[in-house]
Amino acid sequence: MNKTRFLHAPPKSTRGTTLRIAETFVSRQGEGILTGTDSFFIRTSGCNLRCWFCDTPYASWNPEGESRTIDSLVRAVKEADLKHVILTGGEPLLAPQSTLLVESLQEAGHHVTIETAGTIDRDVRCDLLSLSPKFASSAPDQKGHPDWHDRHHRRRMPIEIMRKLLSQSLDYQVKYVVNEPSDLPEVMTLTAELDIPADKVWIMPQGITPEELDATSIWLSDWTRNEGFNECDRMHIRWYGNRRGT
Ligand SMILES: C[S@@+](CC[C@H](N)C(=O)[O-])C[C@H]1O[C@@H](n2cnc3c(N)ncnc32)[C@H](O)[C@@H]1O
Ligand SMILES: Nc1nc2[nH]cc(C(=O)O)c2c(=O)[nH]1
Ligand code: SF4
Ligand SMILES: [Mg+2]
Repeated sequence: MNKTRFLHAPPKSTRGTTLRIAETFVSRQGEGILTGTDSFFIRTSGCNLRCWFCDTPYASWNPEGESRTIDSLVRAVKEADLKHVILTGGEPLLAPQSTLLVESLQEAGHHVTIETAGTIDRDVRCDLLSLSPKFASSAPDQKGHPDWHDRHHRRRMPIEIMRKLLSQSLDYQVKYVVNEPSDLPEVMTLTAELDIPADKVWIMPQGITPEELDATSIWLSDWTRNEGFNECDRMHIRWYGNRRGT
């Protein structure tokens, strides 16, 4: 199917439209099919989930950041002279303005990847939807965070919204964060429910140090290969450590 980039009308005026941004930076994509690609990262602040392992708490648990106009973000990307933009968070689709940001970046000729947990319905057509659905084991501790524990479970798996986001995108990958063997049945069930072909599935270990990633890969790699899925490392952790702005 020959999909055009815009779902409805061409982009509206962006003047004065702002988003809360935790950080922007230039780095190499560390995860998934575009690993190694020089990219401009835009990280929105705020998330509707609270994964216990979140590696960017400054955009979820304790959201930081400043209001930035779409025009200033598009200008910053242009100045960096890079084709690839990664819109991430926090949850980038939480802000309704994210749709206009994606359209404006595409209008300026950029390839836009959206890193999302896929829980929020938006009419957005990105170049690569990088969907990272959250398993039951990702919920925060019930005793320590009873409200977020319940919200996380209620919000984490809206299958119809995920189907819609996937069908709208020009291309996609499904990137599962696996922390423990009990996550694996969920990988299989959800992949079947969403009807995702094996070559679009990336299995990524949970971890923010090379040691954690390696420890999980010991039992995860064989399983991943046997199922015909792609293995996904987190190269930015190996290149730079778990540091902001990388
Ligand atoms: C910080 S999230 C932001 C986008 C969106 N909220 C999401 O979770 O997909 C960016 C990516 O990092 C992954 N991630 C976050 N913390 C992680 C960890 N401790 N280990 C492995 N992956 C992690 C997420 O699953 C997602 O693929
Ligand atoms: N280098 C690098 N690659 C990434 N791929 C996805 C990231 C994200 O936080 O969404 C990320 C990130 O934070 N850094
Ligand atoms: S959904 Fe993404 S940003 Fe939100 S808490 Fe989980 S990993 Fe962090
Ligand atoms: Mg990251």
